[in-house]
Amino acid sequence: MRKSHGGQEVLRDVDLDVGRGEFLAVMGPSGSGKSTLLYAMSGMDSPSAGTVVFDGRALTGLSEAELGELRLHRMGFVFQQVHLLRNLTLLDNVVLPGFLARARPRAEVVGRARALMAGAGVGDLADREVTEASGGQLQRVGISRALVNDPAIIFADEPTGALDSAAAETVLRHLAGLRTSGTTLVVVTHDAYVAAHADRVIAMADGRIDGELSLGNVDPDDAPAMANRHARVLEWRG
Ligand SMILES: Nc1ncnc2c1ncn2[C@@H]1O[C@H](COP(=O)(O)OP(=O)(O)OP(=O)(O)O)[C@@H](O)[C@H]1O
Repeated sequence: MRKSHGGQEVLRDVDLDVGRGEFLAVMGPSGSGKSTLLYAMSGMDSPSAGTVVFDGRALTGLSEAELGELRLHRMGFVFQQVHLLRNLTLLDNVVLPGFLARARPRAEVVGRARALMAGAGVGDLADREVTEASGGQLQRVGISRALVNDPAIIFADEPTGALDSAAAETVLRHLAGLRTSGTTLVVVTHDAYVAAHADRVIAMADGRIDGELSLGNVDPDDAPAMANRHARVLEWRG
């Protein structure tokens, strides 16, 4: 796959398979193409050449409406800034994509939203407003929202970038724990500690995949040691 912006090649010869239930971390310096790769993989932007195949379907062949449906039902998105709606309670924010999808009865969506929030450790904040929760709590609400339609894959761009280290750790453990339910995770991060929780890390440089590490399942308690290892390997390769 390739992607150009205004004549400049931002992704070059990117060839990548992500397995179901895999946690893939994407690292690399600023401007190396990480976000562009995430947008192309999720169909938010189309590649200039090549294809992205998701669930056996080429995204490039789909209309905007079909892509919108696919994103709503099969994909979840988590960003550095959570972008929750301020005039709704936190529970209503989580529920909203479930109502929009119209795939389940409303009571079932609300039940699922409450269960996801409880699982993320923010169940008791259901009736609060956006201004009444911390950044780490809001990010876990955002993850619950991303999961409400039971997506096959979560795309996250610097999900812990705006958090202090304790909040980042809670969010990270929650994200990494999603693998047990078979959810695939693609996480763009600058943080080697985040990457230490992944099954596989790719390092981007100049729009190319410049290095790759396969880690298998890492014991989160070994994360600090793994983070050091990653940092060294990625530095060496980059
Ligand atoms: N819409 C756009 N129009 C023009 N150039 C773009 C556009 N989007 C990205 N770029 C350029 O593509 C390159 C890669 O950008 P991208 O945001 O993917 O990098 P990144 O690795 O995610 O960086 P960061 O870590 O700073 O977010 C950069 O040189 C950027 O300026």
